[in-house]
Amino acid sequence: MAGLDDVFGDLYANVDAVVLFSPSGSYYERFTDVEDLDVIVIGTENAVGAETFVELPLAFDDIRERIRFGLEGAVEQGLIEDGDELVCATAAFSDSTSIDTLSRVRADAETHTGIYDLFVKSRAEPEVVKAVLELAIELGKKGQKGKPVGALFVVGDAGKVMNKSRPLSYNPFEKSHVHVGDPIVNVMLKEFSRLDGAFIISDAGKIVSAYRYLEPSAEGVDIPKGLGARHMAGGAITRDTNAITIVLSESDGLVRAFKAGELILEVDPEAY
Ligand SMILES: Nc1ncnc2c1ncn2[C@@H]1O[C@H](COP(=O)(O)OP(=O)(O)OP(=O)(O)O)[C@@H](O)[C@H]1O
Ligand SMILES: [Mn+2]
Repeated sequence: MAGLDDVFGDLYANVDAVVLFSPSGSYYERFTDVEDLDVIVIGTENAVGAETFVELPLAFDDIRERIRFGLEGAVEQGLIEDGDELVCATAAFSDSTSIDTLSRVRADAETHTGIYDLFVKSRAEPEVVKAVLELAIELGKKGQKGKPVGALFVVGDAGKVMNKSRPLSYNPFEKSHVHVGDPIVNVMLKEFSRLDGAFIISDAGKIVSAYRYLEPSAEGVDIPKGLGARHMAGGAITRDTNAITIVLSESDGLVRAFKAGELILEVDPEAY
């Protein structure tokens, strides 16, 4: 079957690096013996203890997104550069670590989505951003008692955010010291999400307040058509402060993230 190598061999001929998405240990081992080959592992965790690793904030069901966001992280970390030819190996038809698909991709530093910055270069700790994103996705999937709900989470730079907002009602988190990620908090947040306003969360993940009405200046902030005040306020507060926001839309069910006044990420909770 020399013929097939002639054809498919082009996929991996002369690549600058091989990029393995969430490989199993034994799969990864096979590459460590190949001479003169740069191997980069990308995944939600470094399960194989790879030397060169890029962390993904989410598993990304859509493989183009998985590859795009993963490579953006690799560019940001200086592991690859614009124009590098890469072969990306990932699992497209199995949700486990069994790799079944190769894609040849050229690294493109131009199409910078900012998702990597969202996690790694935000004021808030990456784990906090990740926990809030996961919470919003879960809330989007389940809704509140089966009905779709919306929610707005402002993460990081909490002091400044508090100065640019006002309470809509008493703050149930006033005297508490609870953090996102605590199981009890997730239950509380879900319960409170049917209430108006935004949640304010500190850099370290402390829930500072619920029921906040944000009052940023919204001049020049663009949000997708069809969305209203929640998204406008959610976008605008990230331009007035160093916070990021994660917004679950009650109307279209999508979870969006904003940073520096820009929409950075848009995911469908049903895909996770
Ligand atoms: N400035 C604000 N600060 C905090 N919360 C807000 C603000 N403006 C609106 N909200 C919240 O968003 C809710 C929905 O408002 P609206 O329908 O205008 O937003 P939207 O962007 O269309 O979001 P959705 O897609 O969820 O409907 C309001 O009921 C309120 O709880
Ligand atoms: Mn609306």
